[in-house]
Amino acid sequence: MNIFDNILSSATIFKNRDVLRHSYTPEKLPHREEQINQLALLLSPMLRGGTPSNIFIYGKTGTGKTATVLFVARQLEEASRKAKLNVAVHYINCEIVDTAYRVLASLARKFGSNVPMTGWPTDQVYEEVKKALERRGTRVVVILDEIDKLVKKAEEALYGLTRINSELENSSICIVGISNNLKFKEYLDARILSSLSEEEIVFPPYNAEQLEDILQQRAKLAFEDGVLEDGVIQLCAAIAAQEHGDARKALDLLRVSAEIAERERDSMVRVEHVKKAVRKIETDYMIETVRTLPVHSKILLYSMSLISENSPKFTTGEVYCVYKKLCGKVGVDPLTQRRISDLISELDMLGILNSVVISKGRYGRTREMKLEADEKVLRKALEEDYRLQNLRKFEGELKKLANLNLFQF
Ligand SMILES: Nc1ncnc2c1ncn2[C@@H]1O[C@H](COP(=O)(O)OP(=O)(O)OP(=O)(O)O)[C@@H](O)[C@H]1O
Repeated sequence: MNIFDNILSSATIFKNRDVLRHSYTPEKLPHREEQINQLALLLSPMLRGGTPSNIFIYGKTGTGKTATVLFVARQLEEASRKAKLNVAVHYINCEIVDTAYRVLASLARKFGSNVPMTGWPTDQVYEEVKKALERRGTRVVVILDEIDKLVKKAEEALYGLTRINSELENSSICIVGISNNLKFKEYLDARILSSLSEEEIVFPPYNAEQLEDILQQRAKLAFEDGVLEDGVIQLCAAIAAQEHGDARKALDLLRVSAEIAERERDSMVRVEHVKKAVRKIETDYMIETVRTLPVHSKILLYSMSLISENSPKFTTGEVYCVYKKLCGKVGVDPLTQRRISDLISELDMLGILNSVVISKGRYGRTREMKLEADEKVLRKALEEDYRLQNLRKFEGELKKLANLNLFQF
């Protein structure tokens, strides 16, 4: 018997798991009718031979900005094809295409110009874009997703692009900028802001009921009938609504819950799987964050993980003693207690630990903290750093010292 036979013959809860992935673009977008209509209205001059204003779209993460813009863009392409108009849409994710040069080059290449992805002066590429558009007489909507990632590096070129229409006769460009960085508008040059956001559309966060509808619609496509226990969708929606109404979070939670159910060979996705999924997502997020920390923060967390096995709450002074000892084992010079205090505040902000300042009467004030992560999982993530692997050898010795409160090394 083939080893896959057993796996394939077991009941599956998914009808189509791809529907829950980030790459899937839904056909329907409940609770975004208003934004869809607004955007369609603003872009409609394209279908009448005119040039729409540039549009700026903003809203928190997971509020459906990208999905909505791509949905309207597809409809626009379809309508212009039917009407035999020369209208095109070009989507650029500025997290990936993150310089002025690359944005312009990708535009020029889309319209048949053979510009290399590096090497030319930016002005020359800009001229190529104009030439290519004029040659074809195309009117194009350029979607710049995560535009805040670009602006810091490419203010001037972006400004040029927003004003390009005055230099075009046969063709035109309409820019649709998307951002989830609400502070972005504050640091944007006023000149660029006004030409970029001639029109604005705001995407508010979803509430729990709206998220429920979004999940219901997706669940119908993703799962076999009757495999979701009552309350599963409601719980996923309620949790995501608490975390600023993020539809991506809600969908992730539902997908991970179902994957856990599947791994446990359960024929149904249950509320208890959602609870496990919450913990798994939090742990995965914590591990990702920990991986990117500087080495001193990692040593600090390692110290905390040793202490907290026996004593869940501890003070800066206690952690500092263990931290110094660990620095010796790792072979790095310890930072001052003041710097360590700053690092603790950063870790607090990242949600890896929770700290409160408590008064010790005439002994002044001290900070008491507690890890928000499971210490063993945390230690495992920290030991991925080759510099900290050495600490495993001393784990027994260090744990004993840490837990016996023998901090006078
Ligand atoms: N109204 C909706 N109906 C169905 N699915 C939705 C809806 N809104 C968002 N989604 C889904 O939620 C996920 C996140 O949406 P999207 O990428 O559009 O968010 P965003 O606002 O662009 O987020 P970010 O700012 O983080 O890029 C996608 O999988 C999308 O399909």
